[in-house]
Amino acid sequence: MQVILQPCPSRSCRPCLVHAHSHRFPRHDLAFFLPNKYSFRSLRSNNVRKVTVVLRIEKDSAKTDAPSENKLGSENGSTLKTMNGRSVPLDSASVDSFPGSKSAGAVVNVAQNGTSIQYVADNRSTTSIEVDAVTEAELKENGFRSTRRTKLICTIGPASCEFHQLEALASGGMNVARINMCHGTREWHREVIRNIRKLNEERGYAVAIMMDTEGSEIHMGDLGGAPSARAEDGEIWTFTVRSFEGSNPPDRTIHVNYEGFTEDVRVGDELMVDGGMVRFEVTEKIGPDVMCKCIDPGLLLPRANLTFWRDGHVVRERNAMLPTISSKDWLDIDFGISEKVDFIAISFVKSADVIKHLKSYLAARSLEGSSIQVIAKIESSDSLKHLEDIIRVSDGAMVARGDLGAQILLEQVPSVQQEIVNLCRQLNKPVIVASQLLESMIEYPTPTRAEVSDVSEAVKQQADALMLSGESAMGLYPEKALSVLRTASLRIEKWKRQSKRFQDMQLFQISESNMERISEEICNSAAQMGNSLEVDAIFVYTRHGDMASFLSRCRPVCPIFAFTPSANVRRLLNLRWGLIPFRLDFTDDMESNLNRTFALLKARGMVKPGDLVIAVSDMLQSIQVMKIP
Ligand SMILES: Nc1ncnc2c1ncn2[C@@H]1O[C@H](COP(=O)(O)OP(=O)(O)O)[C@@H](O)[C@H]1O
Ligand SMILES: C=C(OP(=O)(O)O)C(=O)O
Repeated sequence: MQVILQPCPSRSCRPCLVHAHSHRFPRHDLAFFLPNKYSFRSLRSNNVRKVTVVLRIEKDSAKTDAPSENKLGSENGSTLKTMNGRSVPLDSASVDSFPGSKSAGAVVNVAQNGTSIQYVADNRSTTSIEVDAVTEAELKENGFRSTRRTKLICTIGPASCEFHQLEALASGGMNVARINMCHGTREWHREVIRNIRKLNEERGYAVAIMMDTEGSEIHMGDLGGAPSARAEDGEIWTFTVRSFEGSNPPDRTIHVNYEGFTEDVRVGDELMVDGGMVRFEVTEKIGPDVMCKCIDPGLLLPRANLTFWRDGHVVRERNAMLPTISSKDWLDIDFGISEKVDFIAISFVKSADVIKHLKSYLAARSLEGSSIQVIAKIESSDSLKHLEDIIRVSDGAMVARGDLGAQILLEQVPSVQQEIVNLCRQLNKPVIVASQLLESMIEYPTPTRAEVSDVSEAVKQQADALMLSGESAMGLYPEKALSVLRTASLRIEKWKRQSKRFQDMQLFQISESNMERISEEICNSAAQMGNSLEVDAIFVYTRHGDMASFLSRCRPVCPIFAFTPSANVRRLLNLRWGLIPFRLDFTDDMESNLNRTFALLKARGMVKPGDLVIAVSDMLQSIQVMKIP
């Protein structure tokens, strides 16, 4: 912890001999100011010869009744550094230690953490101020500080997997990193996970990791190592179930991963690649090969998704028989468990049963100290049929518009998106809007106006999170794409707040147990009070994250600072709308928790003295309204 001593900028200081204020000082963690009139120079002219700084240790006071006092001094390594660079031991810091300095500023390097500092001047006057203990370690661990309400997810691929690239994304606002098990090897993904963990530990981020399963979707194989291939109008391409392991497929030949493909497809069907990015018409079937004519030209990407249409409907009878979680997916899930990922996203969910099955598997297998949440990807007409049941048993949902748009009519996608977002909010489950948000930025440094409007629409709907796919995984401008999401979200959120365009959704009561019902009501009331009192922030102290999630569900106007002792819960909360999660050990003493968290946020410049805040705790099930001291 560092303490700055320098003249107080306030003119309204009472003329006590030494009056200290705590302020945030840009490059230091805590700052203390002496009043102008009584700067060290004035002290000298007032014949004050010595200034002593006394530190109380909060940790001891929590255990014993009387706080122990520790005089700062050279014996515990504390020094005082004057603005002109001299270091003096604190216990001998006399006024002469500040030779003629007009500003009389000084930096005190406090070797121990404390909660209260006393300034004693020549034993004539003592002023003590509360300095809430925030350790360097706590500040470091809780490094990120954005109050953006909409969370951002980046799919990690070859364009974003190096440590420095991940770091740039984290500092650009990435809350969750998604790895798609459809691509890359487990070794490759393990390295990405390691880099993200390192980033969190070293730089204080809470980037969560979402592992997305491949699912039993029908997709193309690799393109013999090529990053893409172009299909032109009228060209004949071969789609085949033959595999080309170890050798490159012949020109214009694409492997299909689904054994039943040649049997299921009929001449005249339309083959849609990647939700319609390229289209073919089936012209002939020859053994394992299906000959197709390109009718909508475009770029084919490795392992792109395939759907086939007949008479204006997607053909999915056989597809519907495929398991949602394939044998490869189970191996990937075991990999996710051993790597302690935070979320597992399940592709092509058709019913609630598969999610229940996976959740019980995870509960039995997950390692201590981690709990993996399951995100249901809504991307097929089957998932829409059982939408509410699926969302009720999942921990969150993803509107996977890429595949969804290949299974339902394109013009239905926007209204389906809105319905899923609203339903998730009602059921208190985080919801992600995914795919093609800034698709053109895979190739270009600026998005289209329509893409920015699409992003804005999802922000207006107050979805918890927006997701980048190819833009961050293999595009040319991952950081720029993220910055567009960030700035557009911030702008729209601000506009909504300023113009008071809040979506006043009538929230149903969803809790089942009595205790939960109380928490839910407390959060509803706290959010409502926060809006009508126009408070600056809501503080929530939550062990498992439930109170924090209830608050997020209310979408209050002010930011919600959530404190939890669990690093795992902190990362999970990082997906939720409006929550700014911190990890901090706290005690049952609410007063001490408040002081410590106020100090942390003051040091981070996220709140300031005088701010009106509401504090909610799942330990006391209480609401407190107070001013930041
Ligand atoms: N781990 C990876 N290795 C190589 N390429 C990847 C990886 N992850 C994503 N990509 C590329 O980024 C594109 C978009 O990512 P994503 O949306 O996750 O995949 P898809 O749409 O193929 O399911 C992919 O089609 C692929 O080209
Ligand atoms: C996110 C999606 O899924 P995937 O990238 O796995 O195809 C989607 O289809 O929109």
